[in-house]
Amino acid sequence: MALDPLTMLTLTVALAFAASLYQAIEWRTVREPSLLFWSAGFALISVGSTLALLRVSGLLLIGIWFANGLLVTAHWLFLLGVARFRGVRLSRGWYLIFVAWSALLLLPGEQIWSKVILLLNSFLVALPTLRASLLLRPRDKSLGAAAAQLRYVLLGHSLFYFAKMIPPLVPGTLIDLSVFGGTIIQISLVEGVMAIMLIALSMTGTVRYRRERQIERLAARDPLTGMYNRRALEARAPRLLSEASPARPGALLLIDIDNFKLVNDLHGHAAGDRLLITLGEMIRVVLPGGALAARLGGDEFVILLADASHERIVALGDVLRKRFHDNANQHFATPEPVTLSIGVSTFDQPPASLVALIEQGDVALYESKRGGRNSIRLADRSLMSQAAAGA
Ligand SMILES: Nc1nc2c(ncn2[C@@H]2O[C@H](COP(=O)(O)OP(=O)(O)OP(=O)(O)O)[C@@H](O)[C@H]2O)c(=O)[nH]1
Repeated sequence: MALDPLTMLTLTVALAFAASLYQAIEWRTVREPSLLFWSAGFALISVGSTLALLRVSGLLLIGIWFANGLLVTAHWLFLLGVARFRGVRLSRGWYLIFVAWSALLLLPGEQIWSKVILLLNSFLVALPTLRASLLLRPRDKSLGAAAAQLRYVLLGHSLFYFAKMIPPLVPGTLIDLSVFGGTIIQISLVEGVMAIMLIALSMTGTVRYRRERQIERLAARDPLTGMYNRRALEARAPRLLSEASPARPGALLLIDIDNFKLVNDLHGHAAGDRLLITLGEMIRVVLPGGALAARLGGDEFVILLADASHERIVALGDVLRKRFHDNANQHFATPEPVTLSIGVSTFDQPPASLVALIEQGDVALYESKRGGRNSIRLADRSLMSQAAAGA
């Protein structure tokens, strides 16, 4: 099938316009600013490709210099979008692209004009695209498959434009950009159409993936302490619970602040919030590998331990009780001590459910409160550890 350049160019205009619209609509829901940069980039490609038609009418400045300038600007916008997405600040040196492009206007209008334009245009498209591709190198698992795809599409696109620099450098090659013909232009148009489709789709996929991850993360976390919430604990606990055996017994520690209401009442709700955050951090610090922790709500927290001996539970609970009591005592004067009560339920085989374990822990916690607070109680009502008098 013969590739008619005019048809290809029309297709490019239509696709770039559709991609621009697609990114803009996506931005309305996702509100990710990089989508606006990308949308603007595709819009410029659409306008530039339309203006490129004017070169056959002899309008070379608009049809070649200006149209290709828009193509360069579009790729620069793609780079800005990727940088924004990755939270990277770009050097001001990237603005030199426009200086270099404007300098083309000083060229004498001779045969060499087409060659220099093609050379510089290819270079100025390839460079920001390569940089954008490098910015998408994964530093963590937060990017996802679409970003990897975008990275390779940009890399391929950039290499294509670097390769386009070769023909103008070969002596004796005849290049006339004012006519729509020749292999370079034909191949470029096909590559352009493919690149627009792939880049637009993977850009949208990249943004969507990150948004989904953010939503997932927000749904699983308690907004105040950043710890898992009850729902996230319920989703993650079954694996830990199923690993319990007499050789590797597990334990659930239900932790509740004693007299927390006094902190709120005497020092304000914000002070109460700070204390909850502090307790969350303390739990994070002492949490052994493989264990889970969550804030169930209010001033109630939970720790789920795998492989938990009696000594380990007491040691962990005592460290928490002591650190918390010291901190609360130091920052918030109250008539009654602000301490921790801990109810423990242990299991040496997979328990019926997390809810059942929490209920058992709750009974033990109640016993701790009844017994004078600031202590660790086991679900069979035995006292595991209690504060020394006055501590
Ligand atoms: N600052 C703050 N307070 C909260 C939050 N969630 C719940 N609370 C308060 O925490 C308190 C919890 O009530 P209780 O557990 O009955 O109070 P307590 O004084 O600790 O009572 P004991 O547990 O019996 O010692 C209530 O006053 C709630 O208003 C929160 O996110 N921030």
